[in-house]
Amino acid sequence: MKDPIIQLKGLTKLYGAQKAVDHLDLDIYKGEIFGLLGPNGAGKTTTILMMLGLTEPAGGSALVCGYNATRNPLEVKRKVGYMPDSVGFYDHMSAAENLQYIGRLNGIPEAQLKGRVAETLEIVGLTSDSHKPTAAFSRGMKQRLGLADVLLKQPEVIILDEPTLGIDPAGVKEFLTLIKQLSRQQGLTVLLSSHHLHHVQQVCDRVGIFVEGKLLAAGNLEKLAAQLFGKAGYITAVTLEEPVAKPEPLTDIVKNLDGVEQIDVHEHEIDITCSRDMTPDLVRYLVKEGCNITRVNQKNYGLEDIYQKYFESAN
Ligand SMILES: Nc1ncnc2c1ncn2[C@@H]1O[C@H](COP(=O)(O)OP(=O)(O)OP(=O)(O)O)[C@@H](O)[C@H]1O
Repeated sequence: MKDPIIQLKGLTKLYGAQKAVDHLDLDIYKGEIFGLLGPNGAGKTTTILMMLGLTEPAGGSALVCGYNATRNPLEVKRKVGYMPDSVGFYDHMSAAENLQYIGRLNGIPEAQLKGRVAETLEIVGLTSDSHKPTAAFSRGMKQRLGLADVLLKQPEVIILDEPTLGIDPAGVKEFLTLIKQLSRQQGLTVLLSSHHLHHVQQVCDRVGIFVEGKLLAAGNLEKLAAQLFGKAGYITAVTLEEPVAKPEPLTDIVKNLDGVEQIDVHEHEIDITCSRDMTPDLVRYLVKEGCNITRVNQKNYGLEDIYQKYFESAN
């Protein structure tokens, strides 16, 4: 098993009597895109602030890139780029000037600065806008400039707090594609917080669902679906030319196949719920049994079903 690049153990934060974060245990591995998903007030920002050493936990620890974030916040800051939910720039300065200014604050040597700024602007797709004052930037462009700001110091981990807030759908897609490219091409570890499940779903390798300071579950979508729906996570819907008689030997035999959990017949359609993806096996089997298949549809549980289910059980 790989060593985690971020390791949270029993991490807890109190605001008065309120537990904003409640005994959080979480490992995040190098190169993965991890989504912290949860409604407003779930404790995502507070968790991020503790990982950065910007607020002190009441208990537990946050180990980030080998450093304890509470005891060594400066070392953590060197390794981790953080983009808060609203990024501010000097409006009258151009994108390139803003980045140069930030680069100097981060101690990037003057000889490397201009090259590094140009390179970073290229990565986030702002080269042709680099000389425009940021006052003229759309929210989507500002967000990409925010990402450039974070990437400038060549971090090992980037933490993005609600990065897609207020961006139009095309901008969101562009931004998330960029994140995925960065992670895959440069091995960058990305932690992204959001209450937009569709955004998280598009880009994250694993997701942690937060509610009221607690991590209710973490894993890839398949694992979450399996945890939530018991063993049954996949439905293959097969439509036949002829209506299916019920009960009949065909449905009984399919029901007994290894991995099939349930079978529902509605005239021409058979919905087969399985513990794994059995679509090719089922199609092969039904054809062999002489069925004339007109359509096959795979219905996997999406994050939306999972999210709904967690909130239903949390409330
Ligand atoms: N400085 C603070 N003082 C008191 N309570 C706070 C403070 N910061 C956060 N809280 C409370 O802690 C809880 C968790 O807040 P947090 O901002 O971490 O949630 P979040 O999941 O990031 O939500 P959002 O998306 O709204 O930022 C909330 O109930 C919030 O009101």
